[in-house]
Amino acid sequence: MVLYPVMRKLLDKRVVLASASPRRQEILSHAGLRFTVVPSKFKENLSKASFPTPYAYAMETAKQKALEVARRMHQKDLRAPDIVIGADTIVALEGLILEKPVDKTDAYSMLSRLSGKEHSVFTGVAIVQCSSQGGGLDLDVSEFYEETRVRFSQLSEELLWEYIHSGEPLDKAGGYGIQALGGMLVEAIHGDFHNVVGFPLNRFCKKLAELYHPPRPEDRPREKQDSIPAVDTFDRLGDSKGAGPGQGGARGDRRRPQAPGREHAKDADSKPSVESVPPTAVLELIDGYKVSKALFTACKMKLFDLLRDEGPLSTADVARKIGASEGGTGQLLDVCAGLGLLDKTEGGYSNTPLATLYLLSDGEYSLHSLIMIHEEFSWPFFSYLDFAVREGTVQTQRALGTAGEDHYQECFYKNREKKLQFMRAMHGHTKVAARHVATAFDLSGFTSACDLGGSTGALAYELARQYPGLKVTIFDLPEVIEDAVFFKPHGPEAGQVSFVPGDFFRDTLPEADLYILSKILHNWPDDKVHQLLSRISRSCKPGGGLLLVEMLLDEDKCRPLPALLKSLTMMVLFQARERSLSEYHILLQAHGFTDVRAVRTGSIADAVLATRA
Ligand SMILES: Cc1cn([C@H]2C[C@H](O)[C@@H](COP(=O)(O)OP(=O)(O)OP(=O)(O)O)O2)c(=O)[nH]c1=O
Repeated sequence: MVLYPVMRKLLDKRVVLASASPRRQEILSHAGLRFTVVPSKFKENLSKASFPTPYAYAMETAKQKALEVARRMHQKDLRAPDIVIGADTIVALEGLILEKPVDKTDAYSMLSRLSGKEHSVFTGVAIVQCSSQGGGLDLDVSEFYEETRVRFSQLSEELLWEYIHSGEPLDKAGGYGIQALGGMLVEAIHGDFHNVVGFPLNRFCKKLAELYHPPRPEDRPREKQDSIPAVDTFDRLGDSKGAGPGQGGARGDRRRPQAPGREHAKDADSKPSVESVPPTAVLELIDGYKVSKALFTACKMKLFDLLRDEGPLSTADVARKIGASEGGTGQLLDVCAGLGLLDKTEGGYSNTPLATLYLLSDGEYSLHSLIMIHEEFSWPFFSYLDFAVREGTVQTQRALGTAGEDHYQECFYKNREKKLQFMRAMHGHTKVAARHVATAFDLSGFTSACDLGGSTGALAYELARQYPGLKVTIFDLPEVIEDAVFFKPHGPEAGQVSFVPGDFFRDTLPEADLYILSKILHNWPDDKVHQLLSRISRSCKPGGGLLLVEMLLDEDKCRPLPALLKSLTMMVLFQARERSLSEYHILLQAHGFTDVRAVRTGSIADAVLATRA
C-alpha cells in the first residue's frame, strides 16, 4: 500500500545499498527498489558491552556501515549518493549477541546454544540521506530496528553436524539461514520473516513513507557524522556549548525538525507559495481527530475481535453481526483498511498483524482498554483543551460534570469494572515496552526491587524473567492489589513477585535496593512529585537505585511528538507533564540521587536510572 508512492519518490534518487549480503539485495530488488550495491568496509568490531541492548548494537553497526560508504563515495566522487542504506543482523540469546560464526566449531557452539530455545533476531537499519554542498557533506541519519522471535526445535548432534557441513551457517548471523536448510531447524517464528533473512522490508517501507510521503513536521532528528552513544548521561548532554543539553551532545547535531515551510520562511527572497509549501501537512493535522475517533469506534464495536473469530467477513456480514447500518459499517471498515488495521480482499475484511497484536480486547499486548480509556476520558477532557490552557486547571467539571476533588479516583476507580479497565489499559501499555525497559540497564547487581504503583505487575514480572535473582515487591493501593491476581503469569517468575498494599504518599515504603516509578511521576503536579521523591530518597540506602520509566522529551521540548502529546494529555488530565532528561536530573539531584543515566529504548517508554548518593 505504501510501497508505490514511496518507490516513486525514490525513482530519481541515487540509492546505494551498503551491504554485501545477497539476501538484502534480493529482498530490496524484489520490492522494486533500484539501487547500486557498494559493500561497506566498516569493521564490525564495536564493543558489544558498551551497548545496553543488542538492538542498540545492531543499529549502531548498521549506521556505521552506511556512513562509511557515504563518506567514501563522497571523497571519491565529490558527490555522495542521495541515500545510503545500511543494515546489520544479529541473533540474541539470553543477553548474548551472536553474529556470523568464524568457523565450524563456532557454528556448532552457536547452534547448540539455540537448540530447543527461543531467541531474537534483530536487524538494525540506517537510512542515511546525503547532501553535498560547497564540497562538504551533510548526513541525515534515520535508524530503526525490528525484532523477530524464532524458536528452534531440539537439535540432535547428527542433524547439527550435517547442517554445519552443508556450509550454510558460515555467512549467517547465529549460524543459520531460515530461508534455506536452516528452515528445518525452526519450530516457530513470531514477527517479520524478512527481518530474519537480513532486511525488515515492512518496517523499512513504513519508515520511507514517514520520511518521504509526505514530509511531516515532526521529522526525525538529523545527525552529523558522529556516532550516538546508546546511553545518555547528563554529563555528556551538558557538554555542548551554546546549546541546551542534548543538542550537539550525546545525540549528535540534533537540529530542529524542519516543518514544511519553515526553511522557506527563513529565506527572505523566496516567499512561501502554495506550490512550494503545499497544505498537505495541515490537512493531515485537521484529520488527526477523525483517525483517533475511527480507531476508538472500531475498538468500541469490537470489530477486531469479530474479525479474529469469524473473519474474513463482508460488509453486510459485519453490519448484521454488530447490528449497525451497512453504509456506515462499510465506510468504517474501509477507513480501518486505509489505516493499515484491516486487509480488504475479495473474501472480505480481516485483521492485519498490527490489529491482531494490539487491538483485540484480550490479546497479550492488547491496547484495547487503553484505547477505551482515551475514548471515555481523554476525549472529553481534550474537548476543553482551550479552557485547560487558559485557566491552568483540570477541567473535571466541564468534562465529567462533577467537581470531585480527586478526579483520578473519579475516573478510574469509580467502580470495579472501570478499575479493571484501567488496570488492563496500564497492563497492556506497560507490557509492550517491558522487555525494552527491563533490559535497558544491567540491573543484575540488585537483589530486591520495589515497584511503586506497579499495578498488575507487568514490569515486575518481566524484570523477574530477566533477572532470576531479583525479588520484586509491588506497592500499590489495596483496591488495585486485590485484583492484580488476574494478571499473574504462569511461569516461574510469578514466584519472585509479591504484593504489598499501601499508599506511596502516606505509608512506609517497603525496603528495596532498587525503587521503580513506572509512569508515575508524569501523573502528578510538581509538589506531589517532590513529595514522592523525597519519601523514596529517605527509604533508599546509599548505593541503591531509582529507575524511572517515562517518555523522555528532547531538551528543546519539540520532540518526540508522541512524548509531547503524552505531556499534553497529562496536563489536561492532571495538570502534570512529561520531562526531559535534564529536568529529571535536576529533580533527582535535588533528592540525593546522582549518576543519572537514560536509555531511549525506541519503544513507548524510556528508562532513567539514578543512584542514591
Ligand atoms: C539469522 C539469519 C541471518 N542471515 C544473514 C543475513 C545477513 O546477511 C547475515 C548477517 O550478517 P550481517 O553482518 O548483518 O550482514 P553481511 O555480513 O551478510 O552483509 P553486510 O555486512 O555487507 O551488510 O546473516 C540469513 O541469511 N538468514 C538467517 O536466517
